[in-house]
Amino acid sequence: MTDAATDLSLVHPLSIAIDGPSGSGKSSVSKAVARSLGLAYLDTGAMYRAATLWVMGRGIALDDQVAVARAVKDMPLVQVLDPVSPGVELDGIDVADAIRSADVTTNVSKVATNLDVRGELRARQRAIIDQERATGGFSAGRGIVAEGRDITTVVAPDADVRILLTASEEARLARRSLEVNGTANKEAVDSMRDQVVRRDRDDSTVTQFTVAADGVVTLDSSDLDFDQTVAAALRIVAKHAPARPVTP
Ligand SMILES: Nc1ncnc2c1ncn2[C@@H]1O[C@H](COP(=O)(O)OP(=O)(O)OP(=O)(O)O)[C@@H](O)[C@H]1O
Ligand SMILES: Nc1ccn([C@H]2C[C@H](O)[C@@H](COP(=O)(O)O)O2)c(=O)n1
Repeated sequence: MTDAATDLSLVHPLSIAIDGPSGSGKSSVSKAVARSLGLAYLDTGAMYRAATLWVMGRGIALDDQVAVARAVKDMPLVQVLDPVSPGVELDGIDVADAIRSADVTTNVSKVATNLDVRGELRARQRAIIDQERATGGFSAGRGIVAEGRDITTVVAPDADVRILLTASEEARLARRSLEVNGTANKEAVDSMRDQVVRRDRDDSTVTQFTVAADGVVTLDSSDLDFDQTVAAALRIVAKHAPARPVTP
C-alpha cells in the first residue's frame, strides 16, 4: 500500500490538508496521495452531502436553519477512512452513491452555508483527524489526508502539509463533464456550470478556497494530467513535511 520510496523520510503521524474549488481534483488526488503514503482519507464534502441527504430524507425545509442544524447534530454518520474503498454510512445504510445524486449536489450548498451545521461537522472532522494522529484509528497512527474547502484554514490549520489544489474554471468544467457526460463538448460542459461554478459561488460565501492562506502551498493542476498532479502533490509533501531528526 505504501510507496516506500516516498515514505522513507516521512515522520508519522503525518497530517495533510487539501482544499480547492469544485472539480479541481481534491478527492481523486487526495485518495491517491493517501494510498501512496499509507494514510487514512477523509472526504469532508461527503459529510456535507450526507447531512443534506439526511435532512432531505426527514422532509425538513433546507431554509429552516434551526431545524436543519438540529437534525444534523443527531445525524448517525459513519465514514470509512480507507482511501482504497472509502465509505459513507447513515444509520448503518451505505449512502456512498445516494450522496452523489443530482438532487443532493444541487442542494448541498444550502446545508453547507448553515453556520451551525458547519460548527457541528467541523467538530466531527477535527475528532477524526485527531483520532488518526493517535494510534487508535484506521491508519494506526500513520496519519491522514483530509480534503474539502476549509481544512487548510479552519479545520486543521495546524496540519503538517497544507495544499490548495486549483485548476482553471475551463479545466474543472471539462473534467467534470468528462466524468459525468463522457464528453467535453460545449453543450456537455455548459450543463456542468450549475454544479461547478454556481456551487462554488454559493459555497464561497462562507469559506475561502480560491486563494492560499499563509503557509498553504498552491498546486495549479490546469496543465497537468492526473498522474502529474499526484506526483506534484507528493513532492510538496516530501518538501514540507516535518523532517526526521538526524541520528548521530
Ligand atoms: N489533474 C487532472 N487532470 C485531469 N483530470 C483530473 C485531474 N485531477 C482530477 N481529475 C478528474 O477530474 C474529475 C474531478 O475530480 P475530483 O472529483 O477529484 O474533484 P473534486 O475537487 O473533489 O470535486 P468536487 O469538490 O466537486 O467533489 C475526476 O473525474 C478526476 O478523475
Ligand atoms: N470542508 C468542506 C467540504 C465541502 N463543503 C461543501 C461545498 C460543497 O458544495 C459540498 C460538497 O462538497 P464536494 O463533495 O463537492 O467536495 O460541501 C464545505 O463547505 N466545506
